[in-house]
Amino acid sequence: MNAPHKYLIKGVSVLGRPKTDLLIQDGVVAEGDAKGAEVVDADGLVALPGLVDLHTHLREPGREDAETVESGSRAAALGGYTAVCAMANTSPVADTAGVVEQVYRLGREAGLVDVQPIGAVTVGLAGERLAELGAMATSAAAVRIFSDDGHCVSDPKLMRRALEYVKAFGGVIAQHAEEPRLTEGAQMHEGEVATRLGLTGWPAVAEEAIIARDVLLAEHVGSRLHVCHVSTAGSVEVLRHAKARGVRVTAEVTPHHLLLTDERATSYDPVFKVNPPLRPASDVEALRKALKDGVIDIVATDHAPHAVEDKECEWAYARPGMLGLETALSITLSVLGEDWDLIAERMSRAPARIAGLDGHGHDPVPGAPANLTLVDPAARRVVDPAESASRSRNTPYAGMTLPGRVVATFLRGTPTVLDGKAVK
Ligand SMILES: NC(=O)N[C@@H](CC(=O)O)C(=O)O
Repeated sequence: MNAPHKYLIKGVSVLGRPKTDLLIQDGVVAEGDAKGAEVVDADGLVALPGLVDLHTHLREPGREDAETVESGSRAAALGGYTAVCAMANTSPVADTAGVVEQVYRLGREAGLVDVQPIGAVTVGLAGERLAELGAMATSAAAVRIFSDDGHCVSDPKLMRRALEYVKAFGGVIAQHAEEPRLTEGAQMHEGEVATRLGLTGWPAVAEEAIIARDVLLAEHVGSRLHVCHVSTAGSVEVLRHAKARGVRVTAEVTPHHLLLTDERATSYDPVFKVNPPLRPASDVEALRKALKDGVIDIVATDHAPHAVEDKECEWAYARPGMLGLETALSITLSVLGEDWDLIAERMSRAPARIAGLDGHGHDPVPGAPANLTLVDPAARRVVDPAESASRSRNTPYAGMTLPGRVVATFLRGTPTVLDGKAVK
């Protein structure tokens, strides 16, 4: 790239503080002589630390028709992200050093965000025997998070062994909490709407029972547990209790579980089919409260692109999952309001800490790595699926007007997004 290595971001508000100028040079936020710097007019814009997504499905290798590392990275940069953790449910599964190194290398080649691969917990996500966790940890990808996401590690003995194994190198097991026996044939949240529609229900207790078991296992082993896409008020209470006991557990919530309810299923539009399913308003309320008070540590997108044939079909045959990277910040902004420090904590600092991504999650102040995003909080935009950088179109927000727009994103001092457009 021929871009200059020096930028002056003029008149920006860092996390809502009074306006200032930020000099970006040689990959860091610098102080000193701005001569020769390219000026970015940031009047009215807010600077945040580059966002970090702990839960992204990039689909490569295997389903490059739905997403590639490059297309997903572009969607991430446009959403204000500078790092994403790529889930292991690819084809082949990311359960060996070879596959995680491939994903890591593809991320570096795309060069739009840092792609940190997540390794599978069990071979082929089959839940039968542990994958080569050590080989993935010592590979060039230096994997620290392991997850069978899409599947639950439902065997308690395997879960215990996995927690014990990763403890040795400070790793973390990210659990997709779903007791499979309780969700056989499930199509949506088990409740009044499912009864009305005649669809098989996915009960809240299927999630809550696994979280309760896992926090006890994590406490017993003294290891780190992360809970993916928490979706019920009952799960929040289990987590609150575990945290009060000092269990080393962290948790995420997705933007869609913070905004949408199971009423959406009445449209029978499979764009609203997701795992775990959309829940009633009382759960949404509890999740919002937990995100504010810290029982839920982070917002993670669970960006789950799917090809047209896997989504535009009958509800029962559709794959679960929704796009998330390009809309997550707007939705979090609509839920938390302009509390920039809290948004930075839940979408950048805390996920960077959990993932051990040392170069990310730093506020854009002199001396920090220049991983940052500039947001226009006053902008409104109507979501148009055709405009997405993703290869897939399954956004549940089509036609909705959302607050906030990412104007620019910098990765180690190089812009990946300028004027709201991807630079490459
Ligand atoms: N969240 C989803 O609805 N889908 C995920 C996997 C999963 O968690 O089922 C996917 O990979 O598509």
